[in-house]
Parts: sequence; structure tokens; C-alpha cells
Amino acid sequence: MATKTVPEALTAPTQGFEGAPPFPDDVPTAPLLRLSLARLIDRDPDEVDRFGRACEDLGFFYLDLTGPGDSLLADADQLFRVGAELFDLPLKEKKKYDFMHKQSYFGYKGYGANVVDRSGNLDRNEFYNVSKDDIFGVSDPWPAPVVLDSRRALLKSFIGSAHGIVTLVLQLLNDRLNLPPNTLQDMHRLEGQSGDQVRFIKAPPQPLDDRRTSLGEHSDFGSVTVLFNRLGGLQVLPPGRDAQWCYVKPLLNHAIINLGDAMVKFTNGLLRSNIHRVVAPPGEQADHTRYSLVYFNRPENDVLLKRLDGSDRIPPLEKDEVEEGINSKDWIIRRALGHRIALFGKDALNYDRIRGTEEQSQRAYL
Ligand SMILES: O=C(O)CCC(=O)C(=O)O
Ligand SMILES: [Fe+2]
Repeated sequence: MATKTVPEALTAPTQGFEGAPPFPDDVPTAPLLRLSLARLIDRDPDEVDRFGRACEDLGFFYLDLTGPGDSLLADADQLFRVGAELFDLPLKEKKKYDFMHKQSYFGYKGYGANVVDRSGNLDRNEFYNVSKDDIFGVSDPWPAPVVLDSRRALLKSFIGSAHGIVTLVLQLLNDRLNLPPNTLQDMHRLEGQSGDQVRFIKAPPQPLDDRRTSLGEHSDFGSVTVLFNRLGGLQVLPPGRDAQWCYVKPLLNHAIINLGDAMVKFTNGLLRSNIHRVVAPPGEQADHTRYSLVYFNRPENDVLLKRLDGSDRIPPLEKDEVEEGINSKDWIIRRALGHRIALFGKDALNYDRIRGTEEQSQRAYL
């Protein structure tokens, strides 16, 4: 796939992230469509059509939040600062909030806790997951450092807005798939119990002579992801056998939206959950600490990850094909904790054990 020319990104506003060196213009970038939240809210027919194509072809697109998404952008800006404060806490304090031994992926994951490839290399980032259910009082609260506990109102505002974006995406997909009204939205209610979470990520600069993957290749596990990037480093692997990893260039005032495995399962592969990973930021950006902020939306805990009935667009199962029938909660736990070396030792290297929809993601068109 040709990856050098990216008309969409060329027409986008130039970088203006505070203090960040520019994203270089000599690295291959992914041909993500650039969609406008305002136009999607207005159901502009061309924009809705481009949206549908983006979800089927790459499963990733930029969303310009200017206007209706201004408060989400402002919350994200504040949360980037909270993220920096959070990771500045002493390691001993952060480790108190690693809940993996309670079979939970909420809370802190230390640097190097996950295997990133089949050779057993370890990750180069730390992250912290905050549960939507906790912040909205749908579940008991998790213990949290003051840096986060004192920001519950901000987190609530951010989650409410990010979930609003997710709901719009689900409405548009529900319409496109001709599913019975609200089928997708009713499986992803803000007040339902789910694994939805905000993730703060920090990846420090890597040594010049030893730069590699900081977050291993994966497809997201849930339904819709809303991602905020400042520095480059995120890469997607477009579909097709000869595909090459390409960077996703961060754009000011835009979120990066991508679909997860659940959407592939619901639509029997019609929608795409694309493989991606994070490497050292390109060019001069490599000397800077990379922070990112993510909202992961997942189906409610008891939803079965199976092909949905009631759509004339979702392809039928193969003859005699039987689906696994795993629920969302178990699927997310299996996928989220499966690469923890402390939990699984050598088995953490076995990618097939906790496979998502990667094979479908790599299938070629034509
Ligand atoms: O940091 C990023 O840009 C992407 C993170 C990501 O893909 C993830 O946490 O699933
Ligand atoms: Fe991801």
C-alpha cells in the first residue's frame, strides 16, 4: 500500500502542541481520513459516508473536535498535566495501585510489566487505568492517589464527553448497519457496568542506540477508542500482506478514533479493529517524554461478543461456524492481563493464547 502521500493530513492544521518539536515530514504516515465532529452531528451525508468507509477500511480516523468538542479538548489538556503529575509520584506509591493480582486491569501498570513481542522483550511505558464505573458511582471506588482522587470532577467531565463521542459513533454505525434502533447504544450505556476506562500513558525517551517498541502490537479489545496524542510514535499496520507500519501524525484539536475487537465480532468482520503499536517518537521528538491519554469504551460486562442479528449488512457466519460466546468482561480481562510476565511467566509470550481479531484485521481487500 502506498503510504507516502497523505492528502488528508496535508490539508490539516500544522502542529502546535506546546513545547513539542514538529512531527517530521519524511516518515511514512497512515492515510487516516479526517472527519469533523460538527459535520457528523449535523449528519452531513458526505461526512457520514466517509465515516462509514473509515470504519470498514482502516478502523481508524481523525476526528476534528473544534466547536462541539471544545470542552473535551480542554479537559484533555488538563488531564495531560494530571498525567505528568501522576507519573512523577514515587514508584513505591504508584505500585500500591497495581491491582493485577486482584484480576483487575484498573490502576497502575509499571514500566516493563508486559511482554511486547514473541521474543519476550518488555514494554517501555507505564500506564494507569481509571474505571468509568468508579468515577460514575456504578461500582465501588478503587483506592487511588490524591492526584487522581482530587480530580474526580474533571475525570467525570472528560468521561462524559468522551462517552458522548462514542455514542455518536455507535449511533452512526447502528444506522449504517440497519440494526434495530439503539442496538449498539443499549449495549454501551454510560450507567451500565463495563470495563470502560481512561488510560494515562507515559513513555520516557529511549537510548539512541536502543530504540524499539514501547507498546506491543495489538488491536484494541473493546468497542470504540478515543485517543489523544501529542508526540508521534503510534503506528498502524494497514491491511494486506505487504503492509508496512506507518505513523499516525498527531493533529492539533483532533482525537484519533479507532474501533476495537468487539465491533469486529458484532459485525462478523465487516468493521475493522486495526493492529497498532507504539514505538519511539520519530525525529527530534524521540528525545521527549511521550504522554498519551485514552478513553476505552467496551461493551457492558455481560454482553456476548457474537455476531448481531437483525442487520441485512452483517455477513452471515460460515456454514457450521460456531462462535466462542465469551462475554465482554471475560474477554477484556483475558486480553488486558494476558501479557503480564508476573502473572503468566513464559506463557505471557504466547500470543495465540489470548488472540483478538488480529487475523481479520490483516485480511486484504480486492
Ligand atoms: O499511546 C498511544 O498512542 C496508543 C496507546 C494504545 O494503543 C493503547 O493503549 O491501546
Ligand atoms: Fe491500542
